Amino acid sequence: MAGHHHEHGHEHGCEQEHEHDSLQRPPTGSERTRSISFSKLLTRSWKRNASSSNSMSVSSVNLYSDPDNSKESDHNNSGSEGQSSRFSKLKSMFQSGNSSKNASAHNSSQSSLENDSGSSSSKLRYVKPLASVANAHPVSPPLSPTIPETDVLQTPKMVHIDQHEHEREHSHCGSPIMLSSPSLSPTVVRTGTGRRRSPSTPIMPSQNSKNNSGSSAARPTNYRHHSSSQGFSSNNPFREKAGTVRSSNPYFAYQGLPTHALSSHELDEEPQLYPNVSGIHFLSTPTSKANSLTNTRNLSNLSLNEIKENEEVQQFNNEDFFFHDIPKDASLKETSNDSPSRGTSKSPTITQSFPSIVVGLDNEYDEDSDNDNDNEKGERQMQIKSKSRNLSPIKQNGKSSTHPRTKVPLRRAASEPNGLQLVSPTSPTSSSSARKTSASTNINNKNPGQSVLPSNSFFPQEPPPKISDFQEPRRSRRLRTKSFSNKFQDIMVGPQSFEKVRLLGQGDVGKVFLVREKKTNRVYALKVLSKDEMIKRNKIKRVLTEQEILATSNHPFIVTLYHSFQSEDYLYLCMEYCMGGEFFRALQTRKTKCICEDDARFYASEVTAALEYLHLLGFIYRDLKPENILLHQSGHIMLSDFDLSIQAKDSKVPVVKGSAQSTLVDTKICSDGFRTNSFVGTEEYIAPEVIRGNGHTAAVDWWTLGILVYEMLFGFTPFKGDNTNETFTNILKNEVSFPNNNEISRTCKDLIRKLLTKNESKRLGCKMGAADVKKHPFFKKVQWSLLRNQEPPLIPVLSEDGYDFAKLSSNKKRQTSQDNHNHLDEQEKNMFEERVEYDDEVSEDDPFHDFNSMSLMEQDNNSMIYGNTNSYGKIAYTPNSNRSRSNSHRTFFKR
Ligand SMILES: Nc1ncnc2c1ncn2[C@@H]1O[C@H](COP(=O)(O)OP(=O)(O)OP(=O)(O)O)[C@@H](O)[C@H]1O
Repeated sequence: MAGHHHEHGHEHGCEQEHEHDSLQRPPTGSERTRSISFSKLLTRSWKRNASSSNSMSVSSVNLYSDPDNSKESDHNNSGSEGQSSRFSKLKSMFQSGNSSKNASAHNSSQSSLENDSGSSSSKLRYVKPLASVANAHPVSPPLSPTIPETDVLQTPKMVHIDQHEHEREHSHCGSPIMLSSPSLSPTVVRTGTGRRRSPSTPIMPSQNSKNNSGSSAARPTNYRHHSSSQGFSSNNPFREKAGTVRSSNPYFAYQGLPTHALSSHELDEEPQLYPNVSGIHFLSTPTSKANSLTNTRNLSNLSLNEIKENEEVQQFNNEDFFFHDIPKDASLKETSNDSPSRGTSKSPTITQSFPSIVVGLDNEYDEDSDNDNDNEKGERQMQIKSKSRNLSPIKQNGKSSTHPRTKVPLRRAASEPNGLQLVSPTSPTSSSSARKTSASTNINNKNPGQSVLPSNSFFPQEPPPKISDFQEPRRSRRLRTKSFSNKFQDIMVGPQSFEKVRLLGQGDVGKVFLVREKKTNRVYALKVLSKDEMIKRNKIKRVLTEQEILATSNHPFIVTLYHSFQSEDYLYLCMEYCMGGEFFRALQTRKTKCICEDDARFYASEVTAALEYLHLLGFIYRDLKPENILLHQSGHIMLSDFDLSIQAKDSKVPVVKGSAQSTLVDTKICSDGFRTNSFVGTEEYIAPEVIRGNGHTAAVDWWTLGILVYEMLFGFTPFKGDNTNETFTNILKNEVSFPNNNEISRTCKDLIRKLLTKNESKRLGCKMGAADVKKHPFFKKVQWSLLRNQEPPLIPVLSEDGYDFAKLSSNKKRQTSQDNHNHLDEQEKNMFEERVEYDDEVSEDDPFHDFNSMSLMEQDNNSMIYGNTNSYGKIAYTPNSNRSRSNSHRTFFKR
């Protein structure tokens, strides 16, 4: 989603102007044209009827008009549609989405797109090289230091559609950001060219394109042809081995680059190969916008409907690493065995549990799970299982029995160490009363203001009458088996609990809204994902992973998940609202699009801490970039968007090394031996081993950290080429070079170089993961345990220019809110009106069975209160005066 929005003012003198353009100027012809292009990026069920008469929302009409929207009728009938028919609908979609005969989903989507002549399809977002339009606007004037955002309450339509469209337009077609920093050396290629926003949906894994016409159908033949042309002998063991990998990702086998790097133009015609010095053959990528727009359609449809991962490729044979000639420094053979700590003993000091859940793994629940006692036994056992048997709806006594809404006074779960086994497995003789007792000793559940309940021996046999306050929160049977069950209880909210404030972002399968919880007035970011779209695009596993990571995580630099739930048509992730938005935007507010080394150290250290935590849990993030780093209102970072992440199978317990003073945790061991072969990431951030298709490990996250630090310091990424192929070639071959900028210290350059080591087995982080990185001299003065106490360099502030609620009359407020509601399109209405499907109602064969409906067990959360003073419409970033005045960062960092 990262590429659709919030691109600011690259063509205009300042962002403020830009915003006014977006808000007030009627759409021009070109905007409409662009909105048409944008509309093609959306698939049918995300479109809405062109019923609006609002002249300002012409783009919305273009954007959403779709007379054939069959989803509408689904929605209309949703009330009467029986559950079984719904299951069968989903099931059939699921099957059609996965089977080789998925023609119906595939074709319907494809044909709808093909009917739009000249359109770019939604796949455009995946395949279009960033640089293909990069030269459209060579110069960009300096930007204003404020980030404007529109106020939906004043012009709701415009905000939701036009601003968004405008941003997308910039994202895809806008000018590159030009750096005006005089300190940058003219000798550096692309100096002065800032990075445009990365594609909203990063490069995704894809399967072969059997259903497509043209060369893709002939790919296996071509593969053989080209591999021989690359000089591999027929008895080359690599080629034998390559067959295995080829079957999982034939694009790599075909010609060295995944098809995502190619336009359909190239696929539909004879590939034009050009050799490079490394012997890798890349197809030349057309760089004209016209080519990109007109020729990506088939591939786009194809890939979107055929995204299917072959993750969990645990061990690659050495031969598998050599699909292509590998740059001299690469010695990937060592990678899976080079950990000095591999196989070493467990740390006695780490009490955190490391969930071994692997999303999608078909571990079935114990057969006796229906039995109460066995449940609890199962509860213990299932700490390591991924999929529980769900209660059949028939076995339920009705929802009321499953979901009593007892409000439990709870301590903020987020402050608890995630893995402490606080939800104590109750004794085998447990009953419901025993569970209550166990709850009383569960420190997760106790009110900080109250003492722990005395043990049973001080009480009569029967619990006291008011004991309900201390009841263990209700959890569905399925939820109890999850690794994060100690944090969550049955869902306490539903779509109707929230009111949309404005749209924050949009991806190919969902939207993220700023919402207000009606009951508490708290604001959240609500990510709403369309089930149909996920099924069509095989993204089910991704959202399950995302939920898993968000729910499992409990870290100050990872966005907090408060609720997740599903309805008939949507999945919902209700997260902490990060008021500062994307770090990318904050960077853009700097005149030079970059920040000083001290500030970069601040963000890099927080990112490192977040990555360390993820790696400890066995997760590989895989999509680090400024767009996915959100800024909390405090100015600290929050990692978000985990849909490209993956969890290592059989993640291991970390090993602690060092003295008490300098404890180092070996995070590498947590996912040691795990390699995965998906082609995921974002073009300019992608690691060499991912391009090679040899499989990758958690080391990719350290590579992306190197790119991030570089971009923070210089305003552009180090390997960007004029097109995707060139970027990939640069990544594989070029050493990182630095602008002639004396302000960057040698240790900083050394850090970047070490993180950007192409050979992953020599890269910083290859031995002990995060511990290696933290030990680097660049971070020497960082006090890792006090990161949260650092003064952030930039603080997001709500703007004071007239968007305050206080300045709106209460009448107007009501009216605005009413207007806002009226303008909600049908789809959004549905999003906020559908009924929650509770865990126990979702049948086992439902593709979304594993998506839990649950609420975080905390009532005293830190989310902001809506409407106190501001509509949250406009955010600016101010340099943190505390930090600069008192030099607190200097005093903070160790001397
Ligand atoms: N917790 C949050 N607080 C504030 N803004 C958010 C939050 N979560 C998401 N957003 C905004 O919504 C945008 C889209 O979010 P996100 O990237 O998670 O969605 P997505 O559908 O997964 O996108 P993608 O297609 O890139 O995977 C973000 O770039 C950000 O601007």
